[in-house]
Amino acid sequence: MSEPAIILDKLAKTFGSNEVLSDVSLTIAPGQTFALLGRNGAGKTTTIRILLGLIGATSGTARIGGLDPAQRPLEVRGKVGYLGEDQTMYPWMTPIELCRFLASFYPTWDAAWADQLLNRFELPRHARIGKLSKGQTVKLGLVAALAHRPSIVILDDPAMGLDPVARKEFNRHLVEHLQAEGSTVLYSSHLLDEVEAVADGIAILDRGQIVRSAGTDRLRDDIKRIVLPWDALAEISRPEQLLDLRRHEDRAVFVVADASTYLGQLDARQIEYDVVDLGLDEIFEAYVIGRTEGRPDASTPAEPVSV
Ligand SMILES: Nc1ncnc2c1ncn2[C@@H]1O[C@H](COP(=O)(O)OP(=O)(O)OP(=O)(O)O)[C@@H](O)[C@H]1O
Repeated sequence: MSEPAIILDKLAKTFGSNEVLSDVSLTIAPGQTFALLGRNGAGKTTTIRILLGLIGATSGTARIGGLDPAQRPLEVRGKVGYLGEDQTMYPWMTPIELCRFLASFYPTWDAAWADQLLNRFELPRHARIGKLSKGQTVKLGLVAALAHRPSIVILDDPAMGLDPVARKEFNRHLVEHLQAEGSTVLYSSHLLDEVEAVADGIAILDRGQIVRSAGTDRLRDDIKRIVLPWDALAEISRPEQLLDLRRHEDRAVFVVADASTYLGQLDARQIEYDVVDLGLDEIFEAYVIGRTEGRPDASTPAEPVSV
């Protein structure tokens, strides 16, 4: 079996007294499109910077494309296509000049593919980069990240700064193209509906810790919203993997991460319920802002009655 494209093993990172990442472990198989999700400040960019060898981890290890980025950062950057949050490029150059310049650094630079990408993004080839709009600069960053045909591509919020049409173009065509080529794609994004359309796997990072990582289909199967009569709570045990619990009038509305087990328990006790499939945005919210402290709107104590 081939080595995973990316491995993070018990990664921790502290800036001063601020523990930004703790015990982050993750494995991404070659050819996977993997999304790293998290709120602002969750640690996504820090994780990516460690993977690229731009900063070192405080403890734990990372491997990307078979390399340790802490030991061989330059080789990693030659092998990996990277688009960061902030595009700083040479403002006096034109896109064509930038491509020629980058081609001299990358033995694998594919000029025809660079040309196709410039066309696809409708980038003005001979305008000064400093005069490009924010969206055009992001698109040019993508050209620079992809034209050397890296086997691993890391995109930090790539769709930020793109208009809705360009975002769809990015997701549908570009990610699908990378998938078809067998590239491994790791990207962080806030645009969950767009992530959902293309990601095979997802890790949710919350305050520096991975609270869940799984295949997208697996997440959808495992995590469900369940609605049942509030009074039925007294008859059943609390779900082991309860992510959110709210009361809506006389109904209890749960989000659980072990739906099949829990539904089995409800069936066994002949409790009537409704099950609702969740979108990735709702799953993400349940993990990072879910309330599980018992019965938020009830005057009764929080502890459910065990059976
Ligand atoms: N060089 C640094 N020195 C000190 N603190 C840092 C440094 N880089 C990041 N941090 C802190 O680490 C935390 C995580 O930042 P990071 O940029 O990794 O988050 P993020 O998930 O990428 O957020 P966003 O979605 O806003 O880009 C933040 O609290 C940030 O202030």
